[in-house]
Amino acid sequence: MEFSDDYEHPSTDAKLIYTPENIPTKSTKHKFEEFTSGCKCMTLCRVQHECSCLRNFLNYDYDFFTSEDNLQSMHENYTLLKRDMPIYECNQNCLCSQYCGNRLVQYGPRKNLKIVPFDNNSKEKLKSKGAGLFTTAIIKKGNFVCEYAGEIISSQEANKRFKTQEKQKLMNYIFFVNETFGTNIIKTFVDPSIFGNIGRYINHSCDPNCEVIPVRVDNVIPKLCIFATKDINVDEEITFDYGDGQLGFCPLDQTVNKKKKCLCDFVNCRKYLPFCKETE
Ligand SMILES: C[S@@+](CC[C@H](N)C(=O)[O-])C[C@H]1O[C@@H](n2cnc3c(N)ncnc32)[C@H](O)[C@@H]1O
Repeated sequence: MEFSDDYEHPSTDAKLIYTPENIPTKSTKHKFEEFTSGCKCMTLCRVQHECSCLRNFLNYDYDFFTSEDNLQSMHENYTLLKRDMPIYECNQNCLCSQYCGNRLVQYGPRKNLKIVPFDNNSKEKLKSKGAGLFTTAIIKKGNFVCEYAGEIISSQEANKRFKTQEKQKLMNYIFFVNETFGTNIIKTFVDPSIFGNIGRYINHSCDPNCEVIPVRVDNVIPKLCIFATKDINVDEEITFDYGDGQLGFCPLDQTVNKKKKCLCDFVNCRKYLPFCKETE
């Protein structure tokens, strides 16, 4: 089974270049280190203490196995159960089957996602949160939606790009995630402003239906993966909380003095979009 992503940017956004997965820039090329080892499981990786990939993240599990050779069915049946350790999927160096329960995000985004522009012809356009991502089919709690993919940039580059965006009053797409492993903190900056995938259209909500989870497949750079935290209905907007404190996932957004109003419409909306000042 191969990675597949049939999405593209709206034709009105001629400047954008679709990249289905993260890509390096000059300053981060050296960080794209591929894994050279894998597990030795002969068919399916079910037992944590026997599989070296599963062993890496003790307390976490995808919900295992579907016998059907069909990507949509995998998206329906593979569910993220818990996560409190880093997630490593099985990779091309593993001996296990391509249907092993520890493979999901490596096959690409789910089908039935659609980009919807907000208030396109409305006088309210200036107040709008821009385009959003919706689903045309039910998504069950725990299901994988898509990756938030773009250019992986350094913190210096992130700050530089953010300042330029701010000057030009552009929307912000640069996010960073802080992962803490013991005393180590790994910061990953992703910018899908120009090179990005369908994940770049997901708006913030103070009452989100998805969350972001870093998953590593064949590379030390994590994929920032969007998973449903509740059942999502047909024609519902897909959202996550831009300021997930636990993960340190945060947009490099407006400064304290230039807070951006949140338009999520939730009764207990926090009123402003989350932001992170410190990036070094
Ligand atoms: C990652 S982009 C999301 C997609 C974007 N709406 C678009 O049209 O491409 C993040 C930007 O969308 C806007 N945005 C997202 N959620 C919002 C919300 N709840 N309220 C207001 N603006 C929002 C902000 O301008 C933010 O900088």
